[in-house]
Amino acid sequence: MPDLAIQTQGLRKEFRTRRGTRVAVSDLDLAVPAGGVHGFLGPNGSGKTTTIRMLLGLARPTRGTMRLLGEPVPDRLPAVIDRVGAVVESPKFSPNLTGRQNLLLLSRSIGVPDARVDAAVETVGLSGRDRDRYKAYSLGMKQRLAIAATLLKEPDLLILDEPTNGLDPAGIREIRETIRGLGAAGVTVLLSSHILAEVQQVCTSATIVGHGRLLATGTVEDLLGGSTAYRLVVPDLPAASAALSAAGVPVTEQDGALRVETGDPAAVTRLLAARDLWLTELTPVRADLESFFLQLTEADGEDAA
Ligand SMILES: Nc1ncnc2c1ncn2[C@@H]1O[C@H](COP(=O)(O)OP(=O)(O)OP(=O)(O)O)[C@@H](O)[C@H]1O
Repeated sequence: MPDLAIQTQGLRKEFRTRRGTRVAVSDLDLAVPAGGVHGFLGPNGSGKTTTIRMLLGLARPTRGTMRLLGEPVPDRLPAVIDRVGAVVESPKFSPNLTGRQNLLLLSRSIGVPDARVDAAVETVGLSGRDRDRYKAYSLGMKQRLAIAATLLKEPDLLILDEPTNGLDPAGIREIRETIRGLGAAGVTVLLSSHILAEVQQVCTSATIVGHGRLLATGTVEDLLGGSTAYRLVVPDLPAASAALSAAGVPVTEQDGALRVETGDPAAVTRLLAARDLWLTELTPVRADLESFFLQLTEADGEDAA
C-alpha cells in the first residue's frame, strides 16, 4: 500500500446558492497515513462530509486533486472502490430480515463468500444478536451492522462519516471499540467527527478543519504536545487577568478561575505576587484535544468573521 491512504491537494468545493457562492472546502491538503485510525475533526458545517463525498465520487470538486490508495480519483475510482468501504449515510436494510440475512443478501449481491458474513459480524461485535430482526436493533447495533456491511469487501480503507451521531453513551462505546478493533486489524480508518473526546480516544492521528480549511494535522500526541495550560485561582480574578494580559500571557476566565497558557508557571506566580495578587490554587490542566480544538476553531472563527 502507498504511504498515504488518502491524499488531496488544493481540494476545493464551491456551491452556488441563491445568496451567491458558498465555499464548503477551501484548498484542502489532506494526507491520511496508511494504517491506524485518522480523525477528521471539525465543527458542524466545516466541510467534512463534502470532502468525503468528493473522495467517493459522489460530488465533483471545483478544483484540486485527490488520491485514494495511491490512485487518482475520480478517474481511477473503479480500480480502487472495491478496496474502500464507506458509511456516509444510513444504508437501507430490510427491517423484517435479521442482521445476518441482510448481510447474506449483500454478500451474494457483491459476489463474496458467505463466510465473510461471520467474520464481519464478529468484528463489529454483533455475534449473538445477528439472528435478531433488524427492526429490533438499537441505533448502535444498526450502525455496527452498517460497518459490518462495508467489511464484506475486506476493504483496506474504511471511511466513516460521524458514525456515532445520535447514539447513546453505550452505543458510542460500542462503535469506538469496533473502530479500535478495525485499526488494530490493519484497516486504515478515516473517522469524521465533531467530538473531540472520540478522536482523542480512538485515533492515532488527526486533521482538524474549520470553514473547509485545514487548521492542524499530525499525530494526536503531537497535536496535544503544544498546549500547556494551568488553572489559577486568585481572590481578585479581574485584576490578575488584567495583569497577565498586560504581560502578554494568554488568559481566559472560566468557572471562577483563570485558565492560563504558559510554559513557565513560576514566572506567572512571580508576576502576580509582584502585584500583591496571591494564588490560592495553581493546577496543571491536562492537555486535551478539546481545548486545542476550541482555541483553533475560535481563532478560525475570528479570522473568518
Ligand atoms: N448541496 C449543497 N448546497 C449548498 N451548500 C452545501 C451543500 N452541501 C453542503 N453545503 C454547505 O457546505 C458547508 C460544509 O458542509 P458539510 O456537510 O460538508 O460539513 P460537515 O463538516 O460535514 O458538517 P456536518 O457535521 O454538519 O455534516 C456547509 O456550510 C453546508 O451548508
